[in-house]
Amino acid sequence: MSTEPLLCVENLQTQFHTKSGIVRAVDGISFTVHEGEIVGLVGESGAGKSVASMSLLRLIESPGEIVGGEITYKGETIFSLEDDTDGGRREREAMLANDEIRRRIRGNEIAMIFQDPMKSLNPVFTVGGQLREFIELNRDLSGSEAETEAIRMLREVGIPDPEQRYGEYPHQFSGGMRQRVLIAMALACEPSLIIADEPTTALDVTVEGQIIDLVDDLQDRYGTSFLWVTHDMGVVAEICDRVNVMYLGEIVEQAPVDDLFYDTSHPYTAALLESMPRPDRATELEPIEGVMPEAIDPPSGCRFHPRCPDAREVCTRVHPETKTVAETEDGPHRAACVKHDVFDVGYDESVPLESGEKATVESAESSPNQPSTDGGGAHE
Ligand SMILES: Nc1ncnc2c1ncn2[C@@H]1O[C@H](COP(=O)(O)OP(=O)(O)OP(=O)(O)O)[C@@H](O)[C@H]1O
Ligand code: NI
Repeated sequence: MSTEPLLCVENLQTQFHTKSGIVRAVDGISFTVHEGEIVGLVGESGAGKSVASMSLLRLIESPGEIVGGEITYKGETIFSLEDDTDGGRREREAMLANDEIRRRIRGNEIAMIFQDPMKSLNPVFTVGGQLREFIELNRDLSGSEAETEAIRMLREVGIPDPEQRYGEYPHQFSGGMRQRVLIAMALACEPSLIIADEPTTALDVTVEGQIIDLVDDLQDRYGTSFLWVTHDMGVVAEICDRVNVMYLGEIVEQAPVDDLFYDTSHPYTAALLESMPRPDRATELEPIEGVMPEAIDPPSGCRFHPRCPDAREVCTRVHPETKTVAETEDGPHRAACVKHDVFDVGYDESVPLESGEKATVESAESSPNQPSTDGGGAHE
C-alpha cells in the first residue's frame, strides 16, 4: 500500500451549534481509502458515521459546520483551513469552490448511496426516466444513447427484464430492487469512490446478502472504491478490506478486516463483536453495557470508559490518541486504548474501576458549568 491514497482524511472535525451547546459529532478523525478498496466505517447509532460521510462531500448544512481538518481526493483539496493574519481561520486557496464540488466531484468522482432509496428516487417519474436523465446530465450523451446506457446499467445491477422495468415507477420496485437502481445511478458516471451509508440496513437479510454480493462483483469489475457505513459487524466481515470503528465522534480502532476480528485491540470493538449475532451461538446476545453518552458532553479521558470492562482509574484522566499497536502485512493496526504498552501511561499500576465507581469519577471530573442534556440524572 505504498501508492497515494485516493481519499485522505486528516483530523476532520464537524460540529453542530445547538441551543444546548456544541455537538462534536466528528471530533478529529483520520483515515484513508486506497484505489479499489472497500473501507468500513462502523459504530453504534450516533457515533458520527453519517456526519463524517456527508462532510466528505461538503454536504453539511447549518447549524453544522466542518471546523477543522483536511480532506484530499486525488490530490485535490476538498477541505482545508489555514490560520489567517488576525488569529482566525480561513479556507485555504487550494480548496475547491462549491460549484466545482457540485459540478466535478459529486456524482462524477464521488457518488453517494443512502439507506432509503425512496428519498433519492422521485415517485412521480419512471425509474428508467430518472436514470436516463441523470446520465444525460452528467455524461455527454444524447437522449437515446442515455436510454440505452440506462437499460444497460439496470441489467448490470441485476434487474431482470430491464427494458420492461425501465418504464415502471419506483413503487413498483421492491426495496432491494430500488437499492439496485440507486447503485446503478451511483455507478452511472463511473466514479472512483462510492460512499454507501447503511444501504442495506432496511432490507431483509437475504436481499441484503444479494446486494452485498452485487457490490463485491461490481467492485471487482469496475475497480470502484467504497466507503461502507454500517452498524453491522456481520456486513463489515462480509465486504470490507479495512475498517474504522467510530465511538462518539472518534475513530477508536483502525485495522485490516481480519486483524480487527482476530486481534481485536479496543474494548469497544470487542463489545460490538460480542453483540453480533452469530450462527455458531445460541440466540442470547450480549448487549453492550450502558448507553452511548451524548456527543455534546462526552466523558473525560477515554470516552468509552464508563462502559468499558477493562477501564482503570487512568482511563478517566487520559484521553488516548489512536496509535499503532501492531504492524500487519496489510498495514498498521491502530487503536486508542491505554491498556496497550505503546501508551505507557501507567495502565498496569492503575486501579480497576468498579461499575459504580465509573459514574462517580465521571461526575467529579465534569465541570459544573457545562450544559448537560440529561440533567445529571445518570449520576444519582
Ligand atoms: N442537524 C443536526 N443538529 C444537531 N446534531 C446533529 C445533527 N445531525 C447530527 N447530529 C448529531 O451528530 C451526532 C452524530 O450523528 P450521525 O447521524 O452522524 O450518527 P450515525 O453514526 O450516522 O448514527 P446512525 O447509525 O443512527 O445513522 C449525533 O449525536 C447526532 O445527534
Ligand atoms: Ni447514520
